[in-house]
Amino acid sequence: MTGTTPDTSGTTPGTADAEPPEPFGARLRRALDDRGPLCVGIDPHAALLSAWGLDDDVAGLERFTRTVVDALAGQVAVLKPQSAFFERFGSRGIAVLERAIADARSAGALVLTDAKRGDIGSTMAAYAAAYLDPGSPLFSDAVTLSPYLGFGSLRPALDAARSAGSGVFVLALTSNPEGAEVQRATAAGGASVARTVLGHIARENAGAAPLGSVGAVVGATLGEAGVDLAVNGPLLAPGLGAQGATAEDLPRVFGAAVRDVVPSISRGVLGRGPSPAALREAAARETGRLRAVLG
Ligand SMILES: O=c1ccn([C@@H]2O[C@H](COP(=O)(O)O)[C@@H](O)[C@H]2O)c(=O)[nH]1
Repeated sequence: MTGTTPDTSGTTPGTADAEPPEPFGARLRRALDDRGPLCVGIDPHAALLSAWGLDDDVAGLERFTRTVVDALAGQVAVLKPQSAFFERFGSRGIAVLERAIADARSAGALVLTDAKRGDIGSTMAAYAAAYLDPGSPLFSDAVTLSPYLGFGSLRPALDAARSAGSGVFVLALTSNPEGAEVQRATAAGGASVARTVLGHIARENAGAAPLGSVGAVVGATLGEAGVDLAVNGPLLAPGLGAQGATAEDLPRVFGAAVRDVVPSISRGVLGRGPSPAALREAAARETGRLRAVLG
């Protein structure tokens, strides 16, 4: 022991651009206005590969992913590849994810990589380098983060996102029923864990216009959120479709914050493939439903 405080803060990657990049929140707001509120998840489940007539191998993964990107990246505001389904194939799966991120961004979609990263600050800096450094092959418009090592441990990613013009979505009230035992528990200070996380997010976004770049993940399945969701940032709402939530549930869950909701569907759209036209039609139908409810 040296008696010094352990260094868990890490270093923050950044760029020295004179002209700061346009913040993610502004880019997202424009994409939602132009293309509609829908985020489509790219989740190549083994069962979906099979339903599409593909083998559960890297070639099947690649064909599936390329089909979704080619069909939807020019149409929907946000594509959300779920990293786990690529990681399960090792380095060759990650290569497919890298290509999907680059191709989707080139075609005009914002890419939110769903990786749910969270660790002590020094390791968080490495995750930030992986997803939020513009020089990284996995560089994304935004990434999902887990705050359960303490919101402050996410600082390297928050700083990296700000300097790159990227965003982060921090888990607050997840769509799965098991999340409540942690997220509804009382944190030090007396508020629930979720309320504490949402408070941190609101402070990160203070003064940002038209929308902050630090988002929250709040499930569409909750029935009622039961906490103040006014964080001046986007609210990613997974749970539509396969998990049972519908567009009509959103106003009740999100209240006045519903204008900042980014509803996300994976299996509910992907199950319509492999026809690109059917995928596009499913996404257009979901977008129409959401617009009818969200305005
Ligand atoms: O609270 C959360 C956070 C993330 N997810 C992810 O979203 C998709 C949902 O897929 P569906 O097929 O539309 O159910 C998946 O990648 C989850 O890991 C979530 O569901 N809930």
